[in-house]
This record gives sequence, structure tokens and C-alpha cells, in this order.
Amino acid sequence: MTRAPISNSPSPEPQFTPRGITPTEEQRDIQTCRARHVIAMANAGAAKTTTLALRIAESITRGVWPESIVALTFSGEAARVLKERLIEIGLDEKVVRRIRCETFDKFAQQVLRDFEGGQAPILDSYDAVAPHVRAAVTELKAQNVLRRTPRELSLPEHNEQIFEFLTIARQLKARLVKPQLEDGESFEEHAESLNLPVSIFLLFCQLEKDRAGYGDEPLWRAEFDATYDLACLLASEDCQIRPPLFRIVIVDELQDMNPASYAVLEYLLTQGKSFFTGAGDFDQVIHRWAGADVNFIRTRFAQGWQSVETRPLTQTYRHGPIMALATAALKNKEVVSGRNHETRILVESYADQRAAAERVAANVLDWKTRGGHLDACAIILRAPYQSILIENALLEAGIGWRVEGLESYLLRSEILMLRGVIAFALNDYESIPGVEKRLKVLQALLLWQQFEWGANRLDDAALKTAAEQPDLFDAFLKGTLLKPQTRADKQAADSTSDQETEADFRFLEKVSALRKSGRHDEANTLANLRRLDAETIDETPVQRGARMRLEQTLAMLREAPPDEPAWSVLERAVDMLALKKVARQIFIAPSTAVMVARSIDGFIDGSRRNNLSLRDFAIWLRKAEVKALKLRASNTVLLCTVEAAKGQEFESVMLPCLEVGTFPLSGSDPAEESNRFYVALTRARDELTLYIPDNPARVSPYVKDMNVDRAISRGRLQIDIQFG
Ligand SMILES: Nc1ncnc2c1ncn2[C@@H]1O[C@H](COP(=O)(O)OP(=O)(O)OP(=O)(O)O)[C@@H](O)[C@H]1O
Repeated sequence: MTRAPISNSPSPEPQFTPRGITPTEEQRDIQTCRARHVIAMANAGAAKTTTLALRIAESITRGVWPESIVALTFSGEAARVLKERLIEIGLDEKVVRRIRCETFDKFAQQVLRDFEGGQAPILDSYDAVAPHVRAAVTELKAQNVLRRTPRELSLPEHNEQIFEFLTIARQLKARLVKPQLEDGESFEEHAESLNLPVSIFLLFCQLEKDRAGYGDEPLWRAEFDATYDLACLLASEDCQIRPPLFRIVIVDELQDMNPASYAVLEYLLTQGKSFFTGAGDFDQVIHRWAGADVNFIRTRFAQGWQSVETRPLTQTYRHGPIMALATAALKNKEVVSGRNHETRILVESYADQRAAAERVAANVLDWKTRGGHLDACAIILRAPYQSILIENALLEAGIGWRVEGLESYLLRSEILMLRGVIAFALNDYESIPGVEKRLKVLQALLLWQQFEWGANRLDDAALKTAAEQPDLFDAFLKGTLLKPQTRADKQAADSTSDQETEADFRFLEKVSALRKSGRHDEANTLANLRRLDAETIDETPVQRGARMRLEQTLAMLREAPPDEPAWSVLERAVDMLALKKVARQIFIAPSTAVMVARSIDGFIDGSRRNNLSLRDFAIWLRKAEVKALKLRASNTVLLCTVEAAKGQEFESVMLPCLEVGTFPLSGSDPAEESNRFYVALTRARDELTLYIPDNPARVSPYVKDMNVDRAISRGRLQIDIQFG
């Protein structure tokens, strides 16, 4: 980033006066700055988003149409927070709705939809993209065999490898790498120039070719593909696409910028001759896997732009000096607070995870007793699996909670599937309340039993009917889950029950027409072939294994002594079903498979409470679910991931499980983990509670780095001196 000196020309007096805050000199300067390009890189809570909102409000007050302003971010959450800040500082909600405020990718999707005249399906997870990767692998292998000298290819087969490939592909797209060769270049040479194995580059090219299809629009887009496609189109020589242009362009979370998003931004700025203001924080990069690159911002961003001014925002207004000192120690940088407030930092030690969860619930109640609002309190987790014990503790304490960035554990597919198994074993289908929930249980069972049903069939009325009626629920077990799949089942895997009935009808008509015209042999052959399809077992070894395991597990559960504790039978069931191994087969991301395994452990651990039998545990689960729903109807505390908390702030923040291996999470990028911790802790306005194990050797190094005691004593001194 080019750093031009701050211009000497004084900024004009602001015309917009915000509600609720008095902008500092620095904020006013950015609000009214005359420079065409203004950039502010600053600490967490240093009012970046607020200042961008002030800049937008100032433009509108000076007569700019809200429709000619676009505010782009890299996460939906950041776009939501920016809109929230615009309203907080006093812009009318109706005016805010007229401003285009969304992620780069949503913006690109809309532009492409208008250009292409339709929306290509969006595949929103790696799991949804994986079948396309497998198809591309098959195609590449087939092509390779036909080569005069086949290459030695090493292509992804297993989920972990496919996940790794998709992550590489995403990074290539962030870098705007095209699936093409330069003139006269070989694939080998090009792959080498990208520092990639040739097999991976070939697969990247093949997948992109498949995605492009033969029409004007691609067959599908994964997350970020719209940004990539738009950037490629804009860079093409015969560029036909004309994205809308805006007078004012705002970008929040600049640290997440990558070359593809930058190409879109540059187009908007050059073609629209727009005024640009951007803000970000180098220490909040937590999406490196998706191509976010601090070096890009530091070295290439704004290169060649005229009239670029970097402006400071030196003080954090979110929290007081104690927190500022603690974050400064953590990140080894200067952090100054402009808030005269003793943000409390509390450190609580725990003996085990259950005790920690109970302390979290007790502290939430205490927060409420001291006059705090539940919805101003957030429990931020490093990983979703950590929610199980906390959800149980909140439930026990009668505290309602809502979730962001994770699903309540009772709704996660691995837990739904286990609940289905319990319901089948006990023949107690009512233990899962509500048709919707039972449908989800059936869908989860199909996923875990590795049925390759298409979306059509999974959402079909027939499955919904099975979820409605107890006898059909049982028939589903016997007639689908425990029955070996046949060739006919496979053929119908993607059709709805209506389509199946229609196919049956057409078949009968055909046979009858043949008979009527005396072609009995043909009619018989057709009928025999159909019978053969219905009788021929056609299941993969994996599917057969899953079916046998389910059968044996149900038998084991039914034969278990009725008073045997649930945790003990469930442990055996999880082993027999080989769930942790199956998780690795089903989920593309290795980290997801690990989380699922931990989630299952947490579920079993949760069943240890009160030593309930399996039947009583099923009853407890049903009651828990009903109670959780009721509690959710009132005020709720937020249970969320760090990613979901980014950009938000809360009066009270609780960070459980700050131990070695959990935060930083083992196997994760250390630099990014440190940033993640920084993001989590800097969400707090008034109170931060850190939960650490009572064994000092197991305490997260980040907590040690914060040097809390020193921050408290120095911070108090600072409050006395600075604010009197
Ligand atoms: N001039 C001011 N006086 C007092 N409080 C302010 C002022 N400007 C902003 N704030 C408050 O400071 C807090 C942090 O602001 P904001 O969310 O804009 O920071 P940020 O830098 O975007 O944070 P993050 O890095 O987490 O995205 C908010 O509560 C906001 O209302």
C-alpha cells in the first residue's frame, strides 16, 4: 500500500452530525476528507466501521443519492454490522435500504445474473462441489489413458485430498489464476510456474472446463466463483459485461482483500471515477485459507492510484485501557483506548469441561442479576463441538440461547442420526418431537448410511409422510435402511415418488401396448428385465458395511439391559457403527470430520449426567428440546463461533476452553489462530471472562501473553491519570 503523507489542505466542516457519539478529530477528518482514495488501517474497535458509516452519511447529507453508493465487505456479518452502524448514527432505515451494502461475492452474483439472464446454481459447501471433482478426476483419467504417453497422475481420491484440492483451487482463484496456458507453454511448465504439481493444475483446468459447460453461463458456481468469474470477464480483451457504477465505493475488512476482489474493485473505481474509502485491521486476517493475504494489502493494494491518503484511527472506543493493554501485550503492538472505562477482565479456572460449562451458565445468570441484558452477552467458541456441554448447562440454568456460525447440537446431523438410532432401538418414535425434526432425522440417517439419494428424493413427499406416521417410520427402517439396495433403487435415487409412479405407469402402458399388438415376447422380456432390476442387489461395499453395522447395533441396543446407563450403551453403539471412520468418508474437510467426532463424544459425555438409562435419556432429550425452544422465545444469550462474532461487539464476552490444543486449535495455522483469539477477545465492551484449566501447563499461551494482572494494574493507573 502506498503511503502518501496526510495532505495539508484542511477538510471541510462536516455537515452530518451523528446520533449517540461525538466523532473525534480523526473520524471527522475521514468523514469529510477531499481525497479521492482514503484508507484507514487500525486496531480492533478503533471505530473503522463507524467511521465508514459517517463517511457514507456525510455523502448523503451532501446530496449523493444512496443508490450511487456501494459498500462491499468479505462477510455477510460485516455487511450487516455496517448497516446497523448506519442506523445507529442516525440515518433513516429507509435510506439505508437504498444503499447497496453486501459482500463482494453477492455483488458479483447479482452482476452476473443480470448479464447472463439467469442464476447458475450456487453450491454453498465443499461437500456439494465434491461430486463434480470426482467426475473431473474420472474424466482426466480417461483422457490420460488415450494419450500416446500417459502422464503419471496423482489425483485426489479421498475426502481429505478433495478438500485440500478445493482449498488450493480457491486460493488459485483468489490469485486470479486462469485455467489456461500461455502461448507455446506446456501444462508442466505452467504448473511449475505456479509451484503446483501438474496433476493438480490439470484437475483445476478440467473442473473449470466442466463448470463452464457449453452455454453462456456456467453450470454451477461455488462460493467465491462469482467474484472470480466477474474478475476474469472484466480482464478479458472483449469484455462485454458492464457492472453498475457508483459515485462512492466503500470497503470494510480491507485485510481480507485478494487479487480477484481487487480486480472488481479497480474496475468500479476506474470506470466509475468513484471516491473510495476503505478500512481494515492487519491482525484480523482469519481467512487465509480463502486467499486473504496481508502482503497483498501491504504491497500491491492501491498501487498506481492517484490521490491516496492513509488516515489514522489511533484509539479504540470499544473498551477501556485495561483491555487495550492486554491486547497490546498479546499482539505486541500499540493499542490506545479513548474510553474512560474499566473494562473488567476476569479469569476463571476449571477442573474439567463440565465444570467450565457450569461456571459459564452461572456467570451468565450473575451478569443478568447485576442488571445486564442477556442479548448483550456472547459466549464465543473456537469450535462448534464445544457447545454441547454449554448448551446443556444453559438449559439446566433456564437460560435461553441463540446461535450464530454453528448449529445447536440437537440439530447437528451426527446427533440427529444417533437420535434416530435410539428411537428405532426403543421403538419410541415419539422421542423425537415434531414432523420437521423427524424428517431431519430420516435425512441424517440416509446421509450416515451413505445412501446416494439426490436432493429431489431427500425432500420428497414420501419421506415427509414417513416422518408423519409411526408405522411408516418403522417401515422406513425395514424397507429402506436395512434392505439391501437394488439396481432399481439406484435408478430411482434421484427421482421423487411422483416421478417414480409416473415411470411405473409408463412402463405398464408400454407392456400393455406390446401385448395388445401381440408382441408378447418383447413384453415378457421387458417385464423380466424390470423384475431383475428390482431383485439385483447393487450396493457398494461401503453401503453394505453401513447397513450391516446398523442392523447389529440395533440388535445390541435392544438386547442391552434396560437399566444400563445410556453413556455405556451409546459408547458401544458409536463403536459398532464406526461413526468416526464414517465421518471421514462423508465429510470433505478433515477438520469437519474431527469436529463431528468430538461432537459425538460430547453427546455421550452429556448423557453421563444423572446416569440415565437409554430410555430415560431419550425422554430427557425430548424435554430438553421442548424447553430449549421455549427458552429461545424470551431473551437469549448468544453462542457463536469467532468467525460469526467478527465485526460485532457485546457488553459481556465469555471465552471458554482456553487450553492448549483447543485455542490454538491443534493442526491450525498458528498465525491465524492468534488473530482468531484477538478477534474473539476484542468483541468485549465492558466485561471479558477467560476460562482456563486449573493445570497451568495446559493454559492457552494466548492468555499468558495477555499478561492480565499487569494490564489491570497499569490500566487502572492510566484511567486515574488520563481521565482523572
Ligand atoms: N467517537 C466515538 N465516541 C465513542 N464511541 C465511539 C466513537 N466512534 C465509535 N464508537 C464506538 O466504538 C465501538 C467500536 O466501533 P466499530 O465497530 O466501528 O469499530 P471497528 O474498528 O469497526 O471494530 P472491529 O475492528 O471489531 O470491526 C462502537 O461501539 C462504536 O459505537
